[in-house]
Amino acid sequence: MGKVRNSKTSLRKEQRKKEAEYINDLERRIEEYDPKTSKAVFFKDLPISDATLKGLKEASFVKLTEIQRDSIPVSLKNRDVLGAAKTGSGKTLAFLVPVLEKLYRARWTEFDGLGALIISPTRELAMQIYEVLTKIGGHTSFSAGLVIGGKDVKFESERISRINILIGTPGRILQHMDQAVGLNTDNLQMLVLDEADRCLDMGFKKTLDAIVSNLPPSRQTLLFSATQSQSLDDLTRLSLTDYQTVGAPKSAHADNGENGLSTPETLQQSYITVELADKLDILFSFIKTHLKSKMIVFLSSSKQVHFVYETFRKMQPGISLMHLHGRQKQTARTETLDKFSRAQQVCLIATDVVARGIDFPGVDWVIQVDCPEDVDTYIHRVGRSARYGKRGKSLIMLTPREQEGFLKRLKTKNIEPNLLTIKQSKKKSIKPQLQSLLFKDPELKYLGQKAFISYVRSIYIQKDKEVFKFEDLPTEEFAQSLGLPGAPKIKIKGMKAIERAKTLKNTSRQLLSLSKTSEDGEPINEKTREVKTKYDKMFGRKNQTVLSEHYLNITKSNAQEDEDENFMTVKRQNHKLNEDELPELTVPTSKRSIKKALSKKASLSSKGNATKMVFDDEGTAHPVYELEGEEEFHKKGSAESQKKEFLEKETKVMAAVDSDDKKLAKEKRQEKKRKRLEAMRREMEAELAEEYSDEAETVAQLGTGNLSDDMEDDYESDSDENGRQSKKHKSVNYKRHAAVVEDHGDFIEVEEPHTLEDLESLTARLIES
Ligand SMILES: Nc1ncnc2c1ncn2[C@@H]1O[C@H](COP(=O)(O)OP(=O)(O)OP(=O)(O)O)[C@@H](O)[C@H]1O
Repeated sequence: MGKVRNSKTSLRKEQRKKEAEYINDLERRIEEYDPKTSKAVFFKDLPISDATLKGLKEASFVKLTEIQRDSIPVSLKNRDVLGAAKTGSGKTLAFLVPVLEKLYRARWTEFDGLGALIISPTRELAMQIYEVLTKIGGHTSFSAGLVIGGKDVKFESERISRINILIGTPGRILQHMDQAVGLNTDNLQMLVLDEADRCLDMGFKKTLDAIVSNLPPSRQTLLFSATQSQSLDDLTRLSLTDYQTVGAPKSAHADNGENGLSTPETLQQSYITVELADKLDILFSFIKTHLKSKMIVFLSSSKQVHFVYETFRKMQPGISLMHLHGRQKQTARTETLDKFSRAQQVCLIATDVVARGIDFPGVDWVIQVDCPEDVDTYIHRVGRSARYGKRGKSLIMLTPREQEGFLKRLKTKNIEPNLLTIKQSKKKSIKPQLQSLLFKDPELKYLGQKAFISYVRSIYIQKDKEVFKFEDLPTEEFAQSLGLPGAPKIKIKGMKAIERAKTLKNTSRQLLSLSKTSEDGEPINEKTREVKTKYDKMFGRKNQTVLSEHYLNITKSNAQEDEDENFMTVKRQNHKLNEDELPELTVPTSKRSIKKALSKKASLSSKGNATKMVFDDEGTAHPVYELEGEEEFHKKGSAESQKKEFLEKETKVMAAVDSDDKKLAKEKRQEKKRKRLEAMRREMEAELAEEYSDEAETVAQLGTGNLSDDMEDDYESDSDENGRQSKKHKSVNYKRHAAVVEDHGDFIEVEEPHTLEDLESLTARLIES
């Protein structure tokens, strides 16, 4: 027995000695490697471990891309790196390979804690990095974890101490650091910022500084992005001292464009000039004429995305539509990402949440309906197409006001898109359809109002005033193009102060009217201020609802609106509202209101002038009552008999309307109930899914960690030469095409995870076991 143990121990010692020699040899090769003279073409030409090479090969990564060839050797030499390369050029592997290698050479184990921290600005990107890591890290022993928010912090905290490579979004990482449980960064070897310029910009500044202040200064730092616009001060914040710039000019201030570095050559870029109010017409026509394409449509806010998605869906352009924005539940976002990645003919309507880093395969078109805030955002958006040498096309819609300024900005980065013109025959207005949709569905109208407001606000807050000219916005036309009866009033924070400022002398009246708010924060229309009736107050109280807006629109009375040919506004001469007039605006349904509507007082107050309007099928407003001549009136009989006849007729009509309304209300109630149940069901499913994905996204073991080819070997309870505690643990072998998950005691064989669901089930198994 003792002999057996002795021979096992000496075998292990022998193994460790071999490992040490192997690592020494790697270190020597790295030192000798000269990136300038060496002509590495394949990953195997680089001084990297067999374990990583094997993982790369299994994931079909054999040949190096330019940024990988240039940056990996520098990172392997423990230098800090600032890497810039075009979108889709393989930056993810350019930092993941050095991460694995660094920990590998340090003989990092599960029990050494956090060795590498990878920060990504979005959850989607973090998930994608995690996925690539699990693909190539299958032959190492490291555990990888994902912390991206939207999950239970406590659950993550319990597992975080086991993680060697942590990938996450800035906010969530800091949250874990603040909690001071589990996440120990004392030993951290490497910090990576993907989409570095975004991580470093103002939005993340405080969070990032707080994270960095918790990290040991001795760590190595890698920064990657397709755009590098941050200042040297920003880099100093990260304690980047002796860093090497790869694939970009030495100075972070320098312009990438000068080096021809901005967008892939395989990307065909174009633009069209289009009025704001025609954008949706053009978009819809474009989609209808590109039904066999895979495209991403970028809009500037989640509300616009929501509105365009919901209305276009109803108009059925003939292609599968999807939408993605940051206000969706994480489970829905993940599901959409997954579905869109797999689909071939599909249109994804999205915000900039997917503008950076996301690697969707085979995107034919990137359409930018709203002008991006800057050229960098443009570069990242169009970079969702033409990835890894593939062909792709992009189209940006520029309004006549934005065109000159934005083309000038693009030119500073050597981007000169071609001007496209739309054939007259292909132009088709969808405005009437949108108007009719919104007229029928108050929820859509509500979405439209929100979309309008968020677009206008987005223009207002843009920094680049040469491109975005708020004062010139054709708000009325834009509102109508969304199918709205008129431009909703907008409250813009801080406008009161601006108003007071002298600089606002020249601000347009339109802007001022947008900015006026009452003490309780509600918008004020100067002309209607003194006629606030109890109905106004009632509807005002429900200001969040569609109803109040609808009410406002049918009672709108300022001169500008009178000029509108809006299909829902009532044209009025008299701008003041009398309380007694109000019943005329609705169809009475109760007996009391019928009586009131037909009362002498009511008829007197109308003064013979018809103010109630009805709408024909085209949505054109007509007066209900038309004045007729006295003679004609008397021909029809006495006033008394006509009144009686009229009353009888109207009562019948009202009764019919009443019954229809009741039926409709009942149907609506039932539908609401059905929706509520459906929502509850979906929420329960989402909760379950989230619990499940919490596990999946918290920790996964990447591989066996064995240096040799024997992938099924596990550690046993022991101490190694460095005195590190090591104990028996489960590990995973990725075996392609293994149809069934099999448990072999100490290791689990699984099919290589291809999708997020695969990953989830794999991790669930790990945690269970
Ligand atoms: N060496 C390689 N061999 C084959 N395919 C590769 C290689 N490197 C990267 N790819 C593929 O190229 C695509 C783009 O890679 P990646 O997402 O890393 O690009 P990126 O430079 O990070 O882009 P972005 O700037 O948009 O974030 C991915 O589909 C990836 O799988």
